[in-house]
Amino acid sequence: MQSSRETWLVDVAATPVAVRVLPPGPMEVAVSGPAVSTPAPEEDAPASPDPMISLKDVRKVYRLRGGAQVRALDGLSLDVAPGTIHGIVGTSGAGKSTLVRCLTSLERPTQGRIRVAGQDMTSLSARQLREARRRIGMVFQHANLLDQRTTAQNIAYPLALAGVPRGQRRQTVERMLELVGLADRGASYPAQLSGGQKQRVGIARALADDPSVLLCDEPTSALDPETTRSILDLIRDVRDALGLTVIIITHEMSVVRQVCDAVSLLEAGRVVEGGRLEDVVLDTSSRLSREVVPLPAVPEAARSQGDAVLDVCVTAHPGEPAAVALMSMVAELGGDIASGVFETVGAAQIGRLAVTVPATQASRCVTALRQAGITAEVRA
Ligand SMILES: Nc1ncnc2c1ncn2[C@@H]1O[C@H](COP(=O)(O)OP(=O)(O)OP(=O)(O)O)[C@@H](O)[C@H]1O
Repeated sequence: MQSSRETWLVDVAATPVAVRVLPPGPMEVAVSGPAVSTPAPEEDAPASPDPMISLKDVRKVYRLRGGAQVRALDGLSLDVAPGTIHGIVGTSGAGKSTLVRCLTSLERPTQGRIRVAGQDMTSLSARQLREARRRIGMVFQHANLLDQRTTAQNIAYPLALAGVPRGQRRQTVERMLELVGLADRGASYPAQLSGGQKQRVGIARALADDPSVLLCDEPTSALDPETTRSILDLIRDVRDALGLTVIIITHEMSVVRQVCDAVSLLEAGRVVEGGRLEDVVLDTSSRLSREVVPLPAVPEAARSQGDAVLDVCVTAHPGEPAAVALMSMVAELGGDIASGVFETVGAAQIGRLAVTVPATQASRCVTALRQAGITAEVRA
C-alpha cells in the first residue's frame, strides 16, 4: 500500500472555489456515505487465512513492591493477517512495550493466549522458545549496532549466535546488504554510516535469520521525515519481497498513513478501535479516523461572523466522479469550502473539508448533505 499526503487550503476569495483535489492520476472525488462498513463476504468468497499473530484476552499484571498491581495489558485481543503491515498506536503507558515483550516472550502474560505463526508462545519449553524467537525479527528506535564491528559483521552476528556455518553466513550477509540497499557498505563501521543507513543495517540484521514476522518498535522516531519515508518504503519493500508479516509500534500517524494496511488503537492495555486502515478512516465517528486524517483547521479569514463550520468527509476512488457535485451542492446551500485535507489511504483518497455556512442554516445544511449521502456534522 502506498500513501502520500496532500494538504491544501482553498482560496476563499475565489468564486467559484477551485479545489486541487488529487495528485496526478485519473481519480475524481466520490461522496462517502455516513457509515461505511466492510461488505459482507459473498457466499463463495474464500475464507480469510488464519492470522499470523493472534492474541486472545491477554492480561499482564505487574506486582509492585508494597502489594500494588499495575494492569499493563488488560484483556488485549488482536489478530494480524499474514503479509500485512499492522500499526499499533496508543498514548504513553497504553501497554505497547509490554505487548512487544509478551509477543517476543521476554515477558510471560499473566493470562491469555499468544500465537505466532501457528505456535502457542505461552506453552513452549525454553528450547522451543529460542527457536520460535528466531522467527521474529526485531527493529528498534536505535539500531544499537556493535561499534567495533563492520556492517557485515553486525548483520552476521545473530547468525553466528545461531550456529549458522561461516560460508552460509557470508552469502546471507551479501543478500541482506543488497536487500537494504547497502551492497557497497559491508566493510563500513557504524561511525561511518548515517542514521538512516544504521537503521537499514538494523533491518538487515533483523531479517538475516529468515523470520516470518518483523516487529518494529518506533523504527523511525529518531529519524528526519525524508529518512523516515525511505525506511518505511524499505519496510514495505522487504514485506513484499519476503512475504513478511509486520507489526509497527508507533506514535506517529504519518507512519500509519504511509505504510500500514491495518491499525489498532491501544488504550489502558486493550485494543479499543482498529481494523483495515481504509475502513477505520471511513468510519468518521471513530477517534482513529480523526487521528489518521485530522480535521482541517479553519483560518480566521475564511470564517465570517455568524458562520458555523461543518465537517464534511468525502472519499475518492478511481473513476467515481463527485467533486463537482459536492462543490455545487455546497454553493447551493450558501456555504463555502474553507479548508481541507486529503490523504491517500489504499486505493482511496480520503478528504475532510471544513465548510462554512451561516449558523442559522447549519442544521438544514447538514440534513441536506446527509440526504445526499454525504457525511457531515456541525463542528463543536
Ligand atoms: N516492569 C514493570 N513493572 C511495573 N510496571 C510496569 C513495568 N513495565 C511497564 N509497567 C507499567 O505498565 C503500564 C504500561 O507500560 P508500557 O511501557 O507497556 O506502556 P507504553 O505504551 O509502551 O508506554 P510508552 O509509549 O511511554 O513507552 C504502565 O503503567 C507502566 O508503568
